[in-house]
Amino acid sequence: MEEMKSPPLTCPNTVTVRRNPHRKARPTPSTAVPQIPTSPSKNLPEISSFPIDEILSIQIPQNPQPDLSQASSTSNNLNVFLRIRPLVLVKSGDQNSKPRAKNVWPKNPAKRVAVKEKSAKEKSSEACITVNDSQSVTLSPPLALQTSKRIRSVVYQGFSYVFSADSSQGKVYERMLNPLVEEFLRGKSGMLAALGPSGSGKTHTIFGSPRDPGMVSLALQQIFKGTTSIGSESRRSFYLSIFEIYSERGKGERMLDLSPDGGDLFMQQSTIKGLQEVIISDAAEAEFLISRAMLRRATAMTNANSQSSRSQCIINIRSTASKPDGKGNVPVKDVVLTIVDLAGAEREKKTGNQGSRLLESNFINNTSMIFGLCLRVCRLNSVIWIPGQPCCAIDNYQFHCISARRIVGASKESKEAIGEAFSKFFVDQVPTGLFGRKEENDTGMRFSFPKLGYSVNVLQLKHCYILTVKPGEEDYLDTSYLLRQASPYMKIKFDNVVDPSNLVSNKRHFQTPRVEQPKRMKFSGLEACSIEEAKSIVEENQLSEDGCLKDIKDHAPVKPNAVDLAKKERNHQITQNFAKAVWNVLKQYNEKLKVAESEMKILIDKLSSENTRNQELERELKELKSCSNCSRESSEAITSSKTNTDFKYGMKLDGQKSSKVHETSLDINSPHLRTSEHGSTSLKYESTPGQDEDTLPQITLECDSPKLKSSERNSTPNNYGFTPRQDQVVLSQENLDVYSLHLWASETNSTPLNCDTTPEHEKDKLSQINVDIDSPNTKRSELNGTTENYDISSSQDQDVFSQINVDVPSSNLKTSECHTISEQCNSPTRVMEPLDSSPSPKKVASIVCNNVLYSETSPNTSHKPVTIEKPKRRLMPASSILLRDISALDVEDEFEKPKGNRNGKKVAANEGKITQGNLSLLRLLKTHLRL
Ligand SMILES: Nc1ncnc2c1ncn2[C@@H]1O[C@H](COP(=O)(O)OP(=O)(O)OP(=O)(O)O)[C@@H](O)[C@H]1O
Repeated sequence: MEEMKSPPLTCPNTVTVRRNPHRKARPTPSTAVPQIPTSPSKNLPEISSFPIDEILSIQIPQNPQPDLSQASSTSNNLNVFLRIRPLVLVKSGDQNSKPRAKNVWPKNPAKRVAVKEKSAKEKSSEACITVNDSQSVTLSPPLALQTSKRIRSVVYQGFSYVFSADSSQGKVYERMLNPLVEEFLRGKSGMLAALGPSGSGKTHTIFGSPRDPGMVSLALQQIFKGTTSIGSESRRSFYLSIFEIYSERGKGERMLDLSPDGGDLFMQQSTIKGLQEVIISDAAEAEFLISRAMLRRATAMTNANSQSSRSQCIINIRSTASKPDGKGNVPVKDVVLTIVDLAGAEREKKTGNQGSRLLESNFINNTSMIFGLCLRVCRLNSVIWIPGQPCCAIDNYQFHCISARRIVGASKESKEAIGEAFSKFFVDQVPTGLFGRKEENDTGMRFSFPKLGYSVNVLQLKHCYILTVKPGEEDYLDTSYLLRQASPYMKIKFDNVVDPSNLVSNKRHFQTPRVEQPKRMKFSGLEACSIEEAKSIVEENQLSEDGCLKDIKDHAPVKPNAVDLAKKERNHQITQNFAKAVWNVLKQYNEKLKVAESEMKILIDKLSSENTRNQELERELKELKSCSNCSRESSEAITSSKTNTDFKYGMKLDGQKSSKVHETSLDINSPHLRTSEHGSTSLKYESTPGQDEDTLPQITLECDSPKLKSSERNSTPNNYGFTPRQDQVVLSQENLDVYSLHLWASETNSTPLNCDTTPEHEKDKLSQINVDIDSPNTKRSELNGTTENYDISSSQDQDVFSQINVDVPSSNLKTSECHTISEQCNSPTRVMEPLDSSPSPKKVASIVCNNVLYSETSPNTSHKPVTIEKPKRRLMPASSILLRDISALDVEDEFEKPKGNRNGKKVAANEGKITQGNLSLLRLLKTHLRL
């Protein structure tokens, strides 16, 4: 019990054998190595190769593994052995029986030997398992499985010992059971269990044959051989019991006592009721009992085994010792040696069982599965249980399952839960509610699982088990399954012994890095499994990469790296495109901005020019205003003189031949003439074309200006109301031969003009003013008019002359204060220069100024309303003009002026002051002055 308190429950090194997932190798049309594109696709970035070499080069520290080679030693309480059955069984009695000759002719001995060797070579080539050494084997799948399911060979090592096919029963006993028997005889319980598929040699190993006895016979011989060696101080007794657990027609689990008088057994709590123990005194007696029990054991012929065991057979050899004292023998301690021959798992395809036999097969398989499950979930120093057996041994603990029937018949979930419970319990060392309660007794500990319906007794016991396998190719799967069940107890190595040609054909050229790896990679434990899984993943990735890269898109969902990179690349492309689009938009906006700036500059220039123009206009406006003020002042001056001058100019241009008369009436209301409130000037030009000139217009100038009224009634005769200047009357021809007449009022137009006319001179005394009209095109004419009528004719040039008649009705003039000046000039002096030196054009301009009224109070003063809306010309009062011209006259100089100056179209400004009208008027004045 002291050992129980300090159990050596160290976490064992576990190895999970995981077969590579079955993958269907895609057929490769050729063994040519596919070329990997050197340049990655534009859409897919370059993917770095998976660092398989680095991963595989990592040295994983292995957990300290128990030296299973020293399993026979007392240091380890659980040993695992492997025994390989011979591939070809030699039927017993063959050596003695003579083969029946098919013919009487003798056989060639050499040929016979060659046939045997060939047969043995073929058989050996078909073996799926080969012994590497005393502790390791290599399990190789058949070629068909290598090709189709890509299963690799696996090396299992760590066995306590591997018995090859030629190993004898004695050797197995010596290596495996003898140490256990030695412990048993020294007072330590132990167990031996044989596991393996059907027909692998379990029964052969445990019971043997009469000629080749098995472990039970050999153990009995040793037990009874050494009984005498036990100390003389105590006396030992051995009891033998044998029973089986079987399934009756697959309906349920039954236990049968195989002793000669034994019957069915029943389970009560943790003990089997009704089991008989037979005391044995020697080995022969024990063997005889066992032989008889075996005759009762349920066996059947299957395709796998002619005498297949159909039940689990358990043999218990119990030893009792007693020490003699003074009163008698005192029991010291019972030890049990348990030997179990399990029913082998079988597959339906191989056994060919049907009906009840098939149900029985299922029962066997379930039992084996649970046993293997317990082995699997329990690691070294862990648990093992045997259904119906009072005790089973795991390291220093012994378990007794009291309800094996329920376990066997439990559902898969319950079995898994039991296995999980065992695992948790023995790994965590802490029972939970699932495990129920924990009890300690004299033999060990007892764990009850009420919910699961069973309990486990833990006893101190040394145990071992042996795995038997068949080496045939057809037995590969059974062998592999068994070895994986026992994997928690050994090291597992993976070996690539697959033919490289197959790799080339199946795994393609990407498997070449693996070839470079060591042929055997020593990984064990869970790390090995993890590495294997990682390698599987890597291999899958490699296989995905192995194909054409054009299939990467198809496999993209399986390759997260590729997907991520593709997404990143796509995002990068989107970002780039977006940036380009934004850049283009910005460039467009920049161009538009430049255009807008240029337009702005143009507008600014225009604005500046407009401002300049506006300033010029303002300046002109100011000038005009100043001129207007000057005119207004002049008008006001006229008005202040209180002289109303109403005159009517009638200019009649009479041509020599005027078939048509174009009359143009122009009413000029010059602001200069009527700037006064009271003044009004009406000018009427009547143009009458000459006889020869059809288009010669008749211009009638009507001036009705009250401002011309003379305020100074005491005007001298020498004072004339206005003096037409040479350039003050401008006739201009515009469209339709419209002549404009500019009458510029002189600054001194306020000169009073007093006219005193007589009736008899109504007609003759009309002052005639010869007006020189150069031409309509010259836009200049001279109008020199006075209050008198001038008849001016040119004697020198008869072709062209101008006559201006200014009619001033004397009746309309006041005679009281006005001096009538009537003078008729018939001067031969040519005053009108022809417009053209050619004699053809004969233009006659006759300007008649009629009814020039100077009288303010005259009731007959004809006032014509000013009809001119826009002042087109600046007209100066005639009186002002006359006075100005008169004041500027220089008689002497005037006469000295050459006549040739008139031929020009333009007259100089200083020459304009000396006109013909002025000259005539000066003559008249001089004449009058002389008078
Ligand atoms: N190591 C061996 N050497 C010679 N023959 C063997 C060996 N192992 C097994 N055999 C023979 O193989 C046959 C089947 O063996 P055995 O009955 O022991 O298999 P088994 O595992 O008990 O099968 P089952 O589980 O069906 O009972 C027997 O005839 C046996 O003699």
